[in-house]
Amino acid sequence: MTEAEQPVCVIILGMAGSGKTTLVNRLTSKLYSSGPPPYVVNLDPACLEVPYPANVDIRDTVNYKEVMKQYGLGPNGAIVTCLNLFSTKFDQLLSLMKKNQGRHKYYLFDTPGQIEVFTWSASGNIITEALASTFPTVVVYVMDTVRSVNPVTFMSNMLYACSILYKSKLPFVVAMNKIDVVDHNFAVEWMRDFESFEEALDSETSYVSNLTRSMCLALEDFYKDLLVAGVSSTTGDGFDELLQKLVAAEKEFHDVYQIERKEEESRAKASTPSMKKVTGEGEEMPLVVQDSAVGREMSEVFLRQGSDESSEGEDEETPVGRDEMEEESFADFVNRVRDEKLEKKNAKNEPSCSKS
Ligand SMILES: Nc1nc2c(ncn2[C@@H]2O[C@H](COP(=O)(O)OP(=O)(O)OP(=O)(O)O)[C@@H](O)[C@H]2O)c(=O)[nH]1
Repeated sequence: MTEAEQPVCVIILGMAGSGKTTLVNRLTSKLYSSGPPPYVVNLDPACLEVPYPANVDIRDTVNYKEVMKQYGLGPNGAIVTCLNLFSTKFDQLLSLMKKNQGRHKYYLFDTPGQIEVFTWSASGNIITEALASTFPTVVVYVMDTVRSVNPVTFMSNMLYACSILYKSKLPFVVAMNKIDVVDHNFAVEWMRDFESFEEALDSETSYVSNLTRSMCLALEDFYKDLLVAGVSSTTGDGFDELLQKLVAAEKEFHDVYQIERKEEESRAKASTPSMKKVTGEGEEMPLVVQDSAVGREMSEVFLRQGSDESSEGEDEETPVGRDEMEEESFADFVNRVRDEKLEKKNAKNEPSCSKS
């Protein structure tokens, strides 16, 4: 299968209420009308209903309410546990996806409302890694444009986006959503032109505004090549541009990220031979869910009775190794960026952050 024929996984992330589900719905209908239909996976176990036709729905595999009851968990703990349980069967979903490739260009993944549940959990990592090591994978970060008109809130959103980029190490598209209410050009301007952002900050005199100013300079590199599209998931405006940005992100995956990931994987394999078991396609993940096919037909709650699946206790052997590995590669990444900055600075013979 050539690069162009390969399907692309799109993981939709964003703060609660930013419009992830509405965006997946709009993107799904757009793709249905313009080419091969997407393969849609709902990874939010707590949502009441999804407006799009989901090919795979986590709610068919794990029953969120039942998980809360059986494990005595609150809402967030239960979402994490549902994802943990689902991730142990993720190899089955990958097999389904492999079987279906050729029929779909995009595999869309709608994620839970509480963003950190996916981005900072072991199962979120396992799912992301499993996808990225099997298919080209990109992240769409949905930003609520209406709630980002305040420069400090905008900066918080961008810092979060940046942290996800570093954590996932995947090509990244920011979908500035709800442009039917507020045009996103102010945000694009803030990213491109530090002075306009400073002007917007002028009305803020707090300590936070000084910090925000410094942060803006620190994010210069992040903004530089960032793929951005303004969209309205309600009206459908901007989705052609979003699709173009997805194509660019896919290209980035092949040209940059895939190569880096392969190098990183081989470095990690060389230094931690025991990790081979979990960095493959997930065949050797511990089984805590009963055997069954993943898909609409799954309607039971698949839990191993009496076992402790709390978010701290799960996957005892694997996350420790993975975390160490991530820390190591993140440290490498930070060192590399710092060295590059130093080199640049020496070359220019001026401070790297000066922009006045
Ligand atoms: N005006 C406007 N409203 C939108 C847009 N996209 C989403 N919304 C509204 O924003 C609210 C949240 O949308 P959802 O799609 O449920 O957001 P979400 O991020 O999936 O929400 P959680 O998963 O619960 O965090 C809903 O009331 C949507 O109707 C948009 O482009 N324009």
